[in-house]
Amino acid sequence: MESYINREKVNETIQNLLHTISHLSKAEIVGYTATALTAHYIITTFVFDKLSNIPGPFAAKLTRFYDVKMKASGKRYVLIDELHKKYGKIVRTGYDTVSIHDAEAVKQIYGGEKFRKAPYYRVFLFNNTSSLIETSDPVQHARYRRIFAAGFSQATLDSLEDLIMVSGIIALMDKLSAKYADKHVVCNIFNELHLMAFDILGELAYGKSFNMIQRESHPFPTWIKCTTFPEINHYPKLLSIFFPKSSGATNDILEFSEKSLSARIADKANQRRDFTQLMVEAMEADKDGNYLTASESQVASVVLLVAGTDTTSNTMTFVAFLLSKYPHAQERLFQELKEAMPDKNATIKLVISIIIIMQKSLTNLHHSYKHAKKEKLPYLWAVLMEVTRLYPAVPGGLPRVTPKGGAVIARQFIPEGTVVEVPTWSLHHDPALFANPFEFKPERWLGDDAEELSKNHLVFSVGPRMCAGKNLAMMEMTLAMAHFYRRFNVSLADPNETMPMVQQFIMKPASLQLNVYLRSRDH
Ligand code: HEM
Repeated sequence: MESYINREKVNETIQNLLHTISHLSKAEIVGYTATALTAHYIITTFVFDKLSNIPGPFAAKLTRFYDVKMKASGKRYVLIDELHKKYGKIVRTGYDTVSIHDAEAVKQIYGGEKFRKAPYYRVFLFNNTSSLIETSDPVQHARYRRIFAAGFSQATLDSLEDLIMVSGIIALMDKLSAKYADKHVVCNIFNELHLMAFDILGELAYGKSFNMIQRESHPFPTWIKCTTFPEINHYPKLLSIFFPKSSGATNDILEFSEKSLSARIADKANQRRDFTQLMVEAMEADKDGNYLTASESQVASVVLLVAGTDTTSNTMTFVAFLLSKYPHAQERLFQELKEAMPDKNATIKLVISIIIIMQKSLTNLHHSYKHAKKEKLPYLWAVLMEVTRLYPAVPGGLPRVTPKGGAVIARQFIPEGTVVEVPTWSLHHDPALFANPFEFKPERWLGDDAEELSKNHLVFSVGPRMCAGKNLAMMEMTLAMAHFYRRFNVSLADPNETMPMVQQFIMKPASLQLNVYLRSRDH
């Protein structure tokens, strides 16, 4: 077959090119290379720019660093909100990223599997192994979700309630009474709630509590902090060469996970249907079933821990802050709790003595979740809804990629491969969706329109990738806050405290503190 390429001509051209380059000085080579790269950059940025019709700051169009800078500020959710106020509903936030402030877009983007999780989620990649929160593959995601479904169901959580109460909530309440209450000693409640959340997730994902409430420390949180090198998390070898400390921490975590799984495998008599048990069963399943590899199980433990600790403990810190700023709301909550839970202390002593002496089920001896839900404690529920609206623990948009062929979102065509997000914080503070959105007003959730309002309450997201731990989070926060406010009056150590926030993926107090005084309730 005749070739259309004249090989001789091509060879001649290459020879000429090499000849020309060999006669250039180093400075000329650098100059020509820079010019070529600049030309390439200008052509791709301005000539083939698929998002040129989307408004936004000029710098965002020019470089990805615009978004990197917003992230580094720790205030991205506020900056994005300001961009929407300036440019409108749809804003370009980076070279290939767009933020869409539109309540209708939520269902379209997050309601199904069409818009997959963006590469950003590699920050959750651990030891190069996928997990429930990280994967963008729907088949893999469905497998993970099936395995853990039982662990997240309300029925399983009900069966684990005594464990959560004893190892977490009661243990913390007792410590707060003994160490801080009525002593005019400052309590950093942010830290105490963090310890409690760790102990609860320790029980569920590692088979036993870390006992951090009592010990006040454990190497685990430090290991987690050491492993945050997101971009190279998926290259374990590079990690071990350039960041040996991080690599060492990863190994410590994996070893810890492995030991906890082995302990449960050996403990055949254990009947608990916690996450550890589900992982052990999935490791024993064959590859056609709902299986997990050993590595997936080890990573799943740490991912559950990371997803379920700071989110809940930070949210409870926000509750403590707002109810101290609004004492009338704290008082109203107390009255509701007093009526529903007349016995303030006896139940706790009973629970503990029963565990020690009889080792039998504790249900109904403490104030059970069955008695603390929305119907029984509507004001507590309204407080939690309002706190999570005002201060959503995950305030930013959750990045997704537009599917093949692009999509029309909020009446705007967005080309395929664009990273889109709906900013949760902005929607939660939109006066068209919530009247006086910056006001803390739990009562808004007690009106007839509460169900309508909750459609735009996105703290746990929506659709197939919504928070798997929502039931657990609500149960833990409801029980903890019910017992906390039944027992203590809480006031800020500094009445002028403003609690500035910082956002990574999760939002937290920038000082890592919320200092309060605790006074025992008389009755
Ligand atoms: C107030 C507490 C919590 C908040 C505000 C929260 C919020 C969220 C949000 C917004 C997502 C969606 C993430 C995304 O699409 O990028 C998510 C996912 C997830 N959360 Fe939570 N979460 C909380 C507590 C928990 C708890 C206690 C657990 C359990 C250990 C948990 C486990 C997960 C998991 C496994 C996912 C991934 C689900 C999937 O992709 O299928 N979360 N959470």
